[in-house]
Amino acid sequence: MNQQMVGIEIENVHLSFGDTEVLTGVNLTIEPGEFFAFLGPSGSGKSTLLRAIAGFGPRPSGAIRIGGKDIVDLPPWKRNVGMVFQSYALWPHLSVRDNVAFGLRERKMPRNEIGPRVDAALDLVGLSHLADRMPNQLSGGQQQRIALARTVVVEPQVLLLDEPLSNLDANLRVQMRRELLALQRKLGLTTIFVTHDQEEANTTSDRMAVLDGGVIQQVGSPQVLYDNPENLFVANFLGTANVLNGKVEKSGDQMRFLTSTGDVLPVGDTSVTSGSIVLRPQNINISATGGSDTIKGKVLHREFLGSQIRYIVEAAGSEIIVDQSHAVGADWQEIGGDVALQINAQTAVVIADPH
Ligand SMILES: Nc1ncnc2c1ncn2[C@@H]1O[C@H](COP(=O)(O)OP(=O)(O)OP(=O)(O)O)[C@@H](O)[C@H]1O
Repeated sequence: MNQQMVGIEIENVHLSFGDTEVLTGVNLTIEPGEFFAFLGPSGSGKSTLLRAIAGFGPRPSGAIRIGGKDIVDLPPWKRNVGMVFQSYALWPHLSVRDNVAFGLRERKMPRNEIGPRVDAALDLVGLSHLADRMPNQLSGGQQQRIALARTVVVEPQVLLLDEPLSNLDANLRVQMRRELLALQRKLGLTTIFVTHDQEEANTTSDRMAVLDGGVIQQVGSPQVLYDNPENLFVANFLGTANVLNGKVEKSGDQMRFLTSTGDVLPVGDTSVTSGSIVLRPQNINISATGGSDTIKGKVLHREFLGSQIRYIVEAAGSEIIVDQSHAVGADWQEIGGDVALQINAQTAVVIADPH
C-alpha cells in the first residue's frame, strides 16, 4: 500500500447521548503516519471519540478532519477509515478468504483484482495457509489477524482499533501488539488505538492522549506523560505515584518543597508555589543512614518482586512507596528499621492545586 499518509484534526468536538454530554470540547491533532493511543479508565469516552471519527453514534458538533477534509457529515463508508473491534466481528458463515474479500466485493471491485488483494492481505498477517478455514476453526489470535487483514485489504487511510487485543490471553496480547505495530509501520497507516491498558499504550504508541470524564487530560509521548504529568489524574493513572501536599520555597538559588508535615524535599525549577509533589517509587533512594536532602522514615512493609524490592515507608506523614532495583548481594532494609529517603530534585514533579 502506498497511499499518501493523512493526519487527523479534531476541533472542539462535543457529543451527547440524549441529555448527557460525553465529550466536552475535544481538541486534538494526530500526525500523518502516527500510532496514537487513547488511554483512560472505563467510561472516559475513548470509544465514543473513536466511533465519532469512524462515523458511528450520534453526530458530534465541531469538526473532524481527515487529510484536511471535514468528515463529520459523511457516512462511515465514505470516510476512508477501517475499524477493528474487540469482538473481531468476523462473519461466521464465511471462510477466511471470503471474510477478507467481503469489503472488496461490497465495493464492486472486479473479481480478478479481488483474489490477489486478498492473498496479499492474508500474506501480510501471515495466515495465507488458513484461507479456506471457517472462523470457528481459528484461535483468538488468528481471528484477530483476519479481522486486521479484512480491514486493511480495502486500503483505508486511517486504521481505528477499539481494544482489539483485550479478548486474547496475556502472552498472545504481547505478541500481537508487536505484530500490530510492525504492520502499522509497514503500511504507514495513521492509526488510533483505544485501550485502558497503560502497558499496551506505552509499548505501541508514538504519542497518546489520556482521557478522563470525556476530557483529554494530557497529550504526549508515553515517556513524557509518565515523567512529566501535568495533573494528578495523569500522575496516578500512569503507574504508581507518591503524592505529598505542600508549598514551594526558594532557599538561595535552590528550590525546595515544604510538605504540610514540615519535611523538606529538593525540587527543580518550578513556577508553582503551592500544590503537590509527585515522586515515582524508583526515583527515591532508600538507605539506612541519612545525608543531605533526605527525609527520615520507618519501613512498614517490604515486598520482594524479583527485579525490584518494594518498600512501604512511613515518612512525611504518608506511606511512601519506594522501589529499589534488586541485584544479587544487594543490601535490604529491615522491616521496622529507620531509614532515610533521598529524592533527586530533577525527578520530582510539582503540580499546582487545581483552580
Ligand atoms: N449508546 C450510549 N448511550 C448512552 N450513553 C452511552 C452510550 N455509549 C456510551 N455511553 C456513555 O458514554 C460514556 C463514555 O463511554 P465510552 O464507551 O466512550 O467510554 P470508554 O472510555 O470507551 O470506556 P470502556 O473502556 O469501558 O469502553 C460512558 O459514561 C457511557 O456510559
